[in-house]
Amino acid sequence: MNYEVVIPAAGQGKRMNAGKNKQFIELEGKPVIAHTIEVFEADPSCTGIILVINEAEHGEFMEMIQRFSFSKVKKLAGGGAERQESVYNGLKHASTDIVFVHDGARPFIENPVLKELAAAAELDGAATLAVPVKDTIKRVENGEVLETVERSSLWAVQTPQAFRLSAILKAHEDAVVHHYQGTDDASLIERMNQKVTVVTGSYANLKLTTPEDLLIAEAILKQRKGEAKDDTNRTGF
Ligand SMILES: Nc1ccn([C@@H]2O[C@H](COP(=O)(O)OP(=O)(O)OP(=O)(O)O)[C@@H](O)[C@H]2O)c(=O)n1
Ligand SMILES: C[C@](O)(CO)[C@H](O)COP(=O)(O)O
Repeated sequence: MNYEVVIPAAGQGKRMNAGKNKQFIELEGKPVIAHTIEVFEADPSCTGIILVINEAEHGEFMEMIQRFSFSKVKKLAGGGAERQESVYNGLKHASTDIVFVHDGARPFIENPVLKELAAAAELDGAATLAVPVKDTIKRVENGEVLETVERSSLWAVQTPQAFRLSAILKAHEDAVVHHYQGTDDASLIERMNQKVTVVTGSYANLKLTTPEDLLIAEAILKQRKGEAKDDTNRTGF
């Protein structure tokens, strides 16, 4: 099943506190966003990439695309004030029946799960990667615990999320009309009372958000480089 991917990369990276868009932080000599894009460049089922950027960074993104000879980037769409608006701006340029939305800040996505995700979206209309929560989660207000949430049914949602393009466009339109602001795109489908399937992801598919995440990122890259050299390595991220 072919798909196009919308990659929102127009944030400011405030929590990373790097003084620049975290997409351009280099890991092993390559910008975060380049690590992310190359996964889709290498996937024959991905027929196009729509990068959503801060227009002020157009030159930097173009330079990066040329530096790594990325050939699938079909559009640099303008980002919005919130992630949801950025994604919507990108979706307007998609044309495949199934479309992925993947955070530019998640560079460690790996190919095998992409197929599973596309198949799930084709079957059920929408699918998201997620992993079971490892910590106990509590609802807290003003520094006081209100409740401990039963952990057995809690999952930490990741991207890519995959959708029928017609359905996700309608869901974004409806969210605009009703001034609904979600933190992921699957929630826009859920509020339309449509099914979202969960595909189990990897704990390595982290979103680079705060400085500590860069330390984990370096370790993941080092491990994967070791695996690439020595296939006998049994542990892996
Ligand atoms: N207005 C926005 C906000 C976020 N994003 C993108 O959505 C992804 C996930 O968002 P997040 O990790 O929160 O990135 P930032 O918004 O940059 O981070 P922060 O909230 O710390 O500023 C990132 O790839 C980010 O670039 C976007 O395209 N447009
Ligand atoms: C979409 C997402 O990555 C799923 O976990 C997450 O909600 C993005 O949150 P952010 O605050 O916009 O990074």
